[in-house]
Amino acid sequence: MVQSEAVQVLNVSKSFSQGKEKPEQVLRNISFHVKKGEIVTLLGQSGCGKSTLLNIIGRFEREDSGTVLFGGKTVDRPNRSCIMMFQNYGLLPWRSVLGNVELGLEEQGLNAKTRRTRALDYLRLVGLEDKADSFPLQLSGGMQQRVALARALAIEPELILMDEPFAALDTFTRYHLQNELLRIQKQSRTTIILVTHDIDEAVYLSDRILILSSNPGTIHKEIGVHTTKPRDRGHGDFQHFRKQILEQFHFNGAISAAEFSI
Ligand SMILES: Nc1ncnc2c1ncn2[C@@H]1O[C@H](COP(=O)(O)OP(=O)(O)OP(=O)(O)O)[C@@H](O)[C@H]1O
Repeated sequence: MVQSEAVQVLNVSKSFSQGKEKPEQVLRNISFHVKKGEIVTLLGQSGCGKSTLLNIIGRFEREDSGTVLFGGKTVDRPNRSCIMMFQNYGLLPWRSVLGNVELGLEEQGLNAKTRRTRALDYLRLVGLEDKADSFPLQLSGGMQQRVALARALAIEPELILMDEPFAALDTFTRYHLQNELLRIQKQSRTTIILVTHDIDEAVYLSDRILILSSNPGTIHKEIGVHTTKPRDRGHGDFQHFRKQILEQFHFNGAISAAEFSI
């Protein structure tokens, strides 16, 4: 049987204890699946457990109960087929742009020429081939994020986990990178799980949106964004999905929509 599920999260629960206090349950019985090539977004209030869930999927954190399957199999440790991208880019300032993109390839046993060619290919894909010899601090925030994206893609992972990757960027750079991401993802068909509190970003990028409730985090609602990409932010369909999400948060009662980037 062909395994079309890239990731299955089955009944995952997680608690944290701080000092002598009673453990606090952060995630309760979270179950969902992500198909190969899908973009699925986790959307929810600050503190509802989105990053914890992403860390569990990336195997940086361990669930208390439940299972995470990749292509139907359990995985114990972080590995190259699943890459995490953070909002602070995680670039090494003392390495050139090319050196940063090559970083993830060094563990793969590729020779220097192959590494360089592949890194340059991915820099070209994100439009930064001409910055190969620059250093991260010589680039704008948007460019640094593109380098981080090139580095993640160069590893050719099956799954990219993105924790608010564009949150630190200004609106126009964010819109530009969202378009870049969609263009590249369409080519590479990489599966993406994205965490954001930006409703607009979620509707623009996602095939499906999972809205998490808080205390403890559970999946409150799944919304399939059934419109073609690229999407028009001014179109009625886009507004329809935005409204649907806002209604979920109002319905949820616990928070005001003003807490979200709308
Ligand atoms: N290692 C840890 N030890 C103790 N508590 C933790 C740990 N990691 C997360 N928490 C707690 O778990 C809860 C969920 O945190 P998490 O960062 O997953 O939420 P989030 O939805 O990603 O929030 P934000 O949107 O603000 O980034 C918070 O109350 C946080 O304090």
